[in-house]
Amino acid sequence: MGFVLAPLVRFGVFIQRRRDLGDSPRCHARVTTAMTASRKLDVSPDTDTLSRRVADMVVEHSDDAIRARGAFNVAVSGGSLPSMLAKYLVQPDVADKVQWDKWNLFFADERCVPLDDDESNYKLVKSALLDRISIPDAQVFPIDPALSPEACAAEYQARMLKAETTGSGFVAPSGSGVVFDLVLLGMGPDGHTASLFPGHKLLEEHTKLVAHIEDSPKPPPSRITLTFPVLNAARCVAFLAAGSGKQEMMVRIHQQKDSTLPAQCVQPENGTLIWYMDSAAAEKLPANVA
Ligand SMILES: O=C1O[C@H](COP(=O)(O)O)[C@@H](O)[C@H](O)[C@H]1O
Repeated sequence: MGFVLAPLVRFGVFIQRRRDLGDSPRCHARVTTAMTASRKLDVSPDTDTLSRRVADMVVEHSDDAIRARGAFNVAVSGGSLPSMLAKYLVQPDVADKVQWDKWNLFFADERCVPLDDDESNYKLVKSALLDRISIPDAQVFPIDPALSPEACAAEYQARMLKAETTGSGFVAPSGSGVVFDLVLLGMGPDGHTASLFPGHKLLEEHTKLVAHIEDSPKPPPSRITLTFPVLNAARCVAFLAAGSGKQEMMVRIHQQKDSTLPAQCVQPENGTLIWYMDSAAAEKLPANVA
């Protein structure tokens, strides 16, 4: 009897699980928690060390890309990331070694506000980084905030696809995708990354490279964001996460297979994934993970 009932009980548990998760949109990446050669966790004792390690990594990726393909195509996020990213990168002993004139800098996501608004990711990146280094203006790609969110996303995608990064392999041979050398992402305490939020229908976006959102649960509501097809095509994606506010989500991201969590859905298909965190963010990760 038990033999007959067992599969039914298991099926019931499965149905219950589905109900618990709801029919929440989820990404289609093959989410994995396994540590592979292409996925690394890099835990620093403090944010200062984290910034130094990130600066070293960025310089290395910039040098490699310029040597191999003549340009460095990078996408950056807002939030807490720009200040952590810039802290050592702008120091003369580091900055003087970087070929900034070979950089093309895009935004992983942006809020649909004027570029001088305090909510603007561009404003954050400009004051932390761009004002202190020398990337030519034409190679920095802010959004056009005068457009509606939908038009803004479409225009940003079109501009990315015809960006003058000739010969750098940025635009995929098919002409329908882009391959970033490096994407720098943050993660919110809810597991969102860029402007891809848990349970949002954008998790299922397969076609657009840049999408708009007008109901962001985190203000401001209107934003544009790179989508998973772009993030997962990158040669390298690096997350920066610091502070105890990220502890719980860090455990979920690195221990569960949950395709409703945007940050876990970032799994570059042919690239590497590195999670830079400070010890506060990593504190609850079990020793076999951290
Ligand atoms: O709203 C956003 O939040 C995320 C995470 O921000 P953080 O302050 O928790 O690091 C950020 O990566 C994204 O660019 C931004 O628009």
